[in-house]
Amino acid sequence: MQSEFQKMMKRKLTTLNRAIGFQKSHSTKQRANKIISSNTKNNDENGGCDLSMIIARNRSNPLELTTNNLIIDAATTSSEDSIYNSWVAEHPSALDSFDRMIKAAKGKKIAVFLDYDGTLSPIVDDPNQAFMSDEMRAAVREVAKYFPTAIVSGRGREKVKEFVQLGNVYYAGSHGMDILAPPRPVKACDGKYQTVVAGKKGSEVLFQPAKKYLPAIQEMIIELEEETRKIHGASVEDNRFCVSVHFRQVREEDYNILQEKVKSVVKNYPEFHWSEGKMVMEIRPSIEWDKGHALEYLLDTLGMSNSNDVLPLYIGDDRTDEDAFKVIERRGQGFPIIVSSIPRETRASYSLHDPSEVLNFLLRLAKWSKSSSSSRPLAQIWGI
Ligand SMILES: O=P(O)(O)OC[C@H]1O[C@H](O[C@H]2O[C@H](CO)[C@@H](O)[C@H](O)[C@H]2O)[C@H](O)[C@@H](O)[C@@H]1O
Repeated sequence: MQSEFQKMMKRKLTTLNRAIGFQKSHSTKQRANKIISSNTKNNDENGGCDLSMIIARNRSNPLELTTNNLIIDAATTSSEDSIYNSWVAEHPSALDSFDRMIKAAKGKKIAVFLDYDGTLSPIVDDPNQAFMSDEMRAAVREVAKYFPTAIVSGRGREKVKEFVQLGNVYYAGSHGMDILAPPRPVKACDGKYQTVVAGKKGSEVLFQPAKKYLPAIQEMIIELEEETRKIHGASVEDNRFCVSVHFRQVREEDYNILQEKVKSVVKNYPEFHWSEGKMVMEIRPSIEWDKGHALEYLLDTLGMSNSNDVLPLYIGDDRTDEDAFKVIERRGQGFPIIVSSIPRETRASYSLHDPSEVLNFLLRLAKWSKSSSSSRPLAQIWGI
């Protein structure tokens, strides 16, 4: 159910977009994105978006934003600012709310879940260059000293680990379909989706509910590569249990052809579906497993499934992160935090503007846990 506020926001955005001749469509999303790219170089964390988003992105230069043939004046921009501010009032900044959040966490256990692209690393044109900064890495390392921490990404698990380069966090790749975690304390492995593997710190468990789709995925990747080869700028990313077809660098006029080509391949694989993320088509097996299930699985594995004294904190920027926000909402406790510099429909309760705010938030969390007499490093508690 949409709140009156959300309806009002939608109306405002539609009116604004109409006023400046922008309709929501894949191609306008692309055009908008191109404009953002040229304005912000490789720092577009909003990906697919409409013009209202561009205005939000350009709050630093509100006086005049010139796009192809459009000039948006200060009045429009400040109206957009006020829409963003109203949205933030509904989804308060996690930085501003930090003290309140910490107060609510008193006597409870926090588990930290972090999305990768657009959360720990800024969105860039080339997916292979989406590095996280050393400062961010140090902050995540510090947080993970005090709270069980997992990186939950649409990327392949190995790939995201290569980017994060941390040994004291758990990794859930392929939108949660590839999880490497410690063995479950009580429950035995069910033998179906779980495999015990030898890790550096002893045995670990791999949870892979989509294993049977691997041959089909490999076959599909070959077909997608073949089909999209001639579309300049398109690229296919093998994320192990899912596939991404990127179009951030595809010309606007080629987008529809690309989409048709992808659809024509996917339709031969009825057990798969595709959805759109930030300038990317994400194809995955249609199983009942997403980032929300991964969050529940990890909490359970860590012996933290009791919702009365455990507060999951999840930070993410993409549509697929909404599944995890939904789980936290259902549990009734925890901190779902969306990273967005534009008003967005979300189940998250809190917001952060961009990865640099994520960094500040993590630094604060680490500092607080260090100084708090009640929190001891996990290594001491678990004897690791
Ligand atoms: O769950 P995530 O960790 O957020 O992964 C979602 C997708 O992220 C990556 O693509 C996005 O980031 C790229 C690098 O900044 C950017 O070029 C692309 O346009 C974005 O969609 C990743 O490459 C995808 O495979 C993930 O599905």
